[in-house]
Amino acid sequence: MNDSFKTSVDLSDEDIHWSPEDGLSYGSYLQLDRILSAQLPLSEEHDELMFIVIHQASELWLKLCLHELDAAIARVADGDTRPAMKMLARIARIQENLTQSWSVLATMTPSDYLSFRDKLGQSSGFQSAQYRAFEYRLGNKNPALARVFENESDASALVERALAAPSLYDETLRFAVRQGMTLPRSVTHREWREPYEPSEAVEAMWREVYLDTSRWWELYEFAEKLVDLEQKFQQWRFNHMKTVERIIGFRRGTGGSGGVSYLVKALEIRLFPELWTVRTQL
Ligand code: HEM
Ligand SMILES: N[C@@H](CC(=O)c1ccccc1NC=O)C(=O)O
Repeated sequence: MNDSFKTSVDLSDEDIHWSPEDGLSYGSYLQLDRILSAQLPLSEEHDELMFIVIHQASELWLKLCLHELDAAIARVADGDTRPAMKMLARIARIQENLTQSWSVLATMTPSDYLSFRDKLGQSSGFQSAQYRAFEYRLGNKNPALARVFENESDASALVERALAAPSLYDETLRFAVRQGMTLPRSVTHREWREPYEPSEAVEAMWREVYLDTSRWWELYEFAEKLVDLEQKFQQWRFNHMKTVERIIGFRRGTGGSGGVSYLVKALEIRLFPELWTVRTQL
């Protein structure tokens, strides 16, 4: 028997004492009274708490993703891609984390979920303002999806701002021009609220980057970060779709869409289209 193993850590009461005069505590700094009192199930069903917690945790992670993405876009606009790459790498790690959380949700069977689904009324992920703002800032501009926030002023402001601003990809293409690439004005000065239209000029620009990486190293590295981000995002979408199919089959969604058919369709969306098509052209 190795008697160097400890069964407890030596700490005196003095060491771990805390009283209000000492100022900030763990719980007050993290506002845990507010966060931990915000789970209010509408049913007596065991699994509803898990359903609420997963969504709340996802919204917290989304909040951080938006914070990182806004800052990353601002850095690219300033021509400073190195800090932006760190932020995008962090977003990609958070996305892995979000994708993993589908496996927790999948422990809920159809019977478990259907036992409280009626209580959810017409509420749905369609109404996630942070998710919509995140998608808009990533470049998936579909203005119609902003309409569900019309009656919520804070959500609407967040989503509208994201819709009206240039996306990560828009700023990347403007950065490429400042690096010496040539792109048409219809790309660098487009109407930001409109869906992005893939262009041959942009694909040719990426081709040049991938064929002469040492000359365009910064753009090359950045392009790969974008591809990483899009792949992670796609994995989140795919796992959402598959988990939804596993739990509700091909029922319609509470938000009014066809359900899985809508989520499958969304898998076709490309955020950085030419970065994918260029691969065939190399
Ligand atoms: C039992 C679990 C879930 C089911 C059955 C489900 C089902 C659906 C369905 C059917 C839609 C399409 C919209 C509709 O008609 O309602 C949708 C959209 C959405 N869900 Fe879920 N979902 C689940 C969990 C989650 C979780 C944990 C999140 C994480 C935040 C989430 C986020 C979203 C988002 C953001 C959308 C909008 C997607 C888009 O417009 O592309 N869902 N969900
Ligand atoms: N759209 C889901 C309901 C749902 O998942 C949901 C309901 C309320 C709050 C968040 C939800 N999650 C994501 O869509 C359904 O059709 O069952």
